[in-house]
Amino acid sequence: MTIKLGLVGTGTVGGGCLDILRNHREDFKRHLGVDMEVVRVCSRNPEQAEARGVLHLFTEDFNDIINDPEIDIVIELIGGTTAARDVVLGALRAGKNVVTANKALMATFGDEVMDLAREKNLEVGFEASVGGGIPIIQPLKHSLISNEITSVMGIVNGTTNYMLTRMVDDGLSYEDALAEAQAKGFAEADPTADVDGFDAAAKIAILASIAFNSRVKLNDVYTEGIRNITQLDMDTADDMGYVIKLLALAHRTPEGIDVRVHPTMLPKAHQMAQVNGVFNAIYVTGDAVGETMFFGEGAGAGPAAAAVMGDVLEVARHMTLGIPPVVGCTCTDNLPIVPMEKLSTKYYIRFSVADRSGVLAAMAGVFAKHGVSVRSVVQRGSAQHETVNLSYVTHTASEASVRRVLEEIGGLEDVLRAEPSVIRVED
Ligand SMILES: NC(=O)C1=CN([C@@H]2O[C@H](COP(=O)(O)OP(=O)(O)OC[C@H]3O[C@@H](n4cnc5c(N)ncnc54)[C@H](O)[C@@H]3O)[C@@H](O)[C@H]2O)C=CC1
Ligand SMILES: N[C@@H](CC=O)C(=O)O
Ligand code: NA
Repeated sequence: MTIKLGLVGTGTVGGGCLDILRNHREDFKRHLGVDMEVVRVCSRNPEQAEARGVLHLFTEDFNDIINDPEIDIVIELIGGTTAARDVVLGALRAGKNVVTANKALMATFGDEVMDLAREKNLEVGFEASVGGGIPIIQPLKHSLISNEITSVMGIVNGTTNYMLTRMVDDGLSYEDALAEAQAKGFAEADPTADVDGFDAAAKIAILASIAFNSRVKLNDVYTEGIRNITQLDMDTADDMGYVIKLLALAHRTPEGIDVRVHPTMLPKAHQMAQVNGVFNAIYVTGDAVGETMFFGEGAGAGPAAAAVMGDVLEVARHMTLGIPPVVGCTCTDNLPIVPMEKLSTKYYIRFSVADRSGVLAAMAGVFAKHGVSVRSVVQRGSAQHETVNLSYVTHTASEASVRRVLEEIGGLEDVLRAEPSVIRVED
């Protein structure tokens, strides 16, 4: 029995999948007893299909794949939530199993996709949607299933981690670092999804849904990206013994799910602080297992395609053996999302202020008034420009109090010279 595949998307990840199948088809037959063949490919780029040697299988209309009765598994690798949703839902309606790498789709329409799959008794694999080549969705749905998961925390965007690493280690500008990440195939078609944190938000929404058995959607995730991180903040962080990482966090709390993505200062000795370049890492804590960490390349053709083809093989193996879907949607509960204002953590706040007497005292008064206790203050600046940068690190404080501090200092007459920079701190 040969399992017939329809590939929608022949870009970075689609190309990686074709390479894997070309290199290992015979191995799969030998090791797993599974034979697979791509019988149709679709994209907007015939030149891309030609370069990958599959022009003879090419169509520009994904309906040719959905409606092809010969195709068993549809692989969706186009991204976005419009055409991709039509491809995935259309394939399921046509009775085909689906494998996708699309986090935006799964974090927005995951419930619709999984409900339809259940109704049709079909499988949807989406391992590549989080952490690229790192196995994380399958472990959460299988190996860690006996645990109550209490938190999931990670660096889950390869593009921004690559950028931050190149900016800190090699002094690259933000623009040059982004251009490199794009050239390496790490970034989304629209890289604002990476730099503004939405890619990481989609990923933590998917992980939180599985970990806590409760649907978390992209819109539920408080999201800040790395666009406002300045070289000055990186240098100050370095002086203070920290590095800045874009962290995705999800905690089970008595009040519900605390889920967020934002730049975070981590002590240099923290394990996550050592995760550099395109590497991702995901910490999962369970009540029985304790702490586990998953590490690997989070983006790029090879890692992403390895995860996609792992799912394809698993589905193909089930089909070959006549095994029906075992694990579908696991969102049985309906936990509330904890609003960001309820968060309590430590904060780095940098104010660019007028360099004159009385300013420091006035600011100290505002911190004290709102009960935000300061752990350290570092001053950097040049008298020449009559501006000084005051970088505070607080003790644990509530998000609501810190916002009141920011508002009140913003209202002090002729003090602020620029928007303050706020970065949460994890120790
Ligand atoms: N690049 C990476 O490192 C990773 C990407 N992903 C996900 O994999 C998916 C694909 O990403 P890439 O391969 O990087 O994108 P890409 O931009 O390199 O390729 C996209 C492909 O989809 C085709 N396409 C776009 N719209 C189409 C439409 N309406 N009909 C037919 N074809 C269409 C394009 O012609 C192109 O062949 C996305 O969901 C992305 O988030 C997941 C993990 C890692
Ligand atoms: N753009 C994403 C690709 C993988 O999911 C990233 O940079 O992590
Ligand atoms: Na993965």
